[in-house]
Amino acid sequence: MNVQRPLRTLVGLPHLLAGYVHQPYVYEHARYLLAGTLFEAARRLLSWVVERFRFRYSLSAHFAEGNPSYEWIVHLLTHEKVWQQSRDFEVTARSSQRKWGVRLSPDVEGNAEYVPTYGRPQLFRWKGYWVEVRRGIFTRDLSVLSDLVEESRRLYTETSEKSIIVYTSNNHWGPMRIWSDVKRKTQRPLASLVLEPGVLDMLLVDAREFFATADWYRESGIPHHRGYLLHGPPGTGKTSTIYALAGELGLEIYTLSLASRSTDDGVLQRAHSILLIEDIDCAFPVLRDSDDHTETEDIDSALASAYHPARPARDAPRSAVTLSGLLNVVDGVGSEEGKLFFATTNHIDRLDPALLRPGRIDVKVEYRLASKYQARLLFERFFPRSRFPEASGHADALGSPTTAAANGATVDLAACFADAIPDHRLSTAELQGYLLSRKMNPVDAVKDVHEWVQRECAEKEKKACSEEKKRHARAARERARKCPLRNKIRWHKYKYVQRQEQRIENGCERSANAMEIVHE
Ligand SMILES: Nc1ncnc2c1ncn2[C@@H]1O[C@H](COP(=O)(O)OP(=O)(O)OP(=O)(O)O)[C@@H](O)[C@H]1O
Repeated sequence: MNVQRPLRTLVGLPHLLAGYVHQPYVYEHARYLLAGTLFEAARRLLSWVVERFRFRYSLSAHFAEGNPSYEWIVHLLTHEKVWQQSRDFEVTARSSQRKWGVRLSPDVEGNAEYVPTYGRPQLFRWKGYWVEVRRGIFTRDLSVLSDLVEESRRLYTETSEKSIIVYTSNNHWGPMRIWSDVKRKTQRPLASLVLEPGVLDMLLVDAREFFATADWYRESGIPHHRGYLLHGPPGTGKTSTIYALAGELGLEIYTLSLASRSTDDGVLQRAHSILLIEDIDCAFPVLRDSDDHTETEDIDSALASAYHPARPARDAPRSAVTLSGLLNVVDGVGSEEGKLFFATTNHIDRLDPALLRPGRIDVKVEYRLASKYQARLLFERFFPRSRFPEASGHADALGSPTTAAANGATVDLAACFADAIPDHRLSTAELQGYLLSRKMNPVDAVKDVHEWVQRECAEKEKKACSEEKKRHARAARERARKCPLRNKIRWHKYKYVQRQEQRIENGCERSANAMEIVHE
């Protein structure tokens, strides 16, 4: 092995290096290297000092989207015109969705909403302090942060005074966005509701008393929440009552749909003000009837499940909310103090008795289909004398004999209208729909009402008849469930009856007979 060559290289290395060192460009490179190192060290030192300064002399607070405080702070930013520094906007069509949009051009009203995203850090001055959105407030004083939040909340409440804010749970986006759907609704005056006398006053007095006696609740060791259940047929004003109460009491509404699969027990624990659960019977599919299926579907489903037991039943739960989760919200550890809980249902009989016990549901109010009294009030609301002074001149010509005879006096249009409405047969929403179609002509509204009532009642009869058939179908299904040994002959019998029924027009009675054959 030849070792002489590497040795020679080693011996010559110092000479070689000395030769390079004396080259001018090597000095040049070394200088740049040194300057770069010093620059980087200075940069790191500065950022360290700035971070220390920030850490010591600034506060940072996180406002999570989906939480009401996020709404307050964004409103403050809009109010302080911080958006003017913004370079990123989200543009959407104008809607009732609550967004803190701004007008980019003072002359153009437009139908679009420009919402600053505040994606980049923005600096603004607030009450003598520098506030940097996305970073913090430059002060050591913690009270400034609470002042800022309080001020934002006050401004927000002031702005919202004439409207009701409705938060809807929407957890498609993860837990931080639970109440991200915020809507602003015009406040509904209490006077616009037509309810039986005393109902509204009772609810209002009860809710006011509840808030006024918070100390008493605490001292007595009674949880400070109150539950109301408004139950009755659709379109009788249950939801409208809650919205009008919220406006009157200045409360926000947090509404949950139990029918939504995205609602689960975790969502329920995050409510304040009024927690509203509409159609609460949706939470308990076990007790639910399947009214929403047609009769044919019911029979098919009954037989299908009888013949194919592996097929999932129609009563499979639609909601992820369990009864225990719901009870926990209403009065358990998950419930929040100082909260009104409102629930509505069209089927009180389907509710679990555990939910209805006092302490969970303290006040139950039954809403019925419209009475003559309500019909009259509604008519007067639609056609106030101040707007239609000439209308009362027609009243005598149209006057109902019963009212005229009873009063022995001049009848008015509202009385004629009320007289034509049968007690508790039509919903207030239906009456409202009818009056809306004649909203400029009270005389026509009275003239046509008899015919309309007859038509509506006939339709209801028909519907009731079909409900009856459904009940038979449900009974058939129950029997099919209880007796799994149904054979094909029985299946064909059902199919035969179905075909017969299709052929029969207006065949309520005959259909019922046919069903009887099936159910023998
Ligand atoms: N008692 C009422 N007074 C005034 N308006 C009413 C009344 N009942 C119904 N309406 C009108 O009918 C419509 C539906 O009312 P609302 O949603 O309050 O009924 P609901 O009982 O909650 O119905 P559902 O059970 O289907 O939810 C609304 O436009 C409302 O203005």
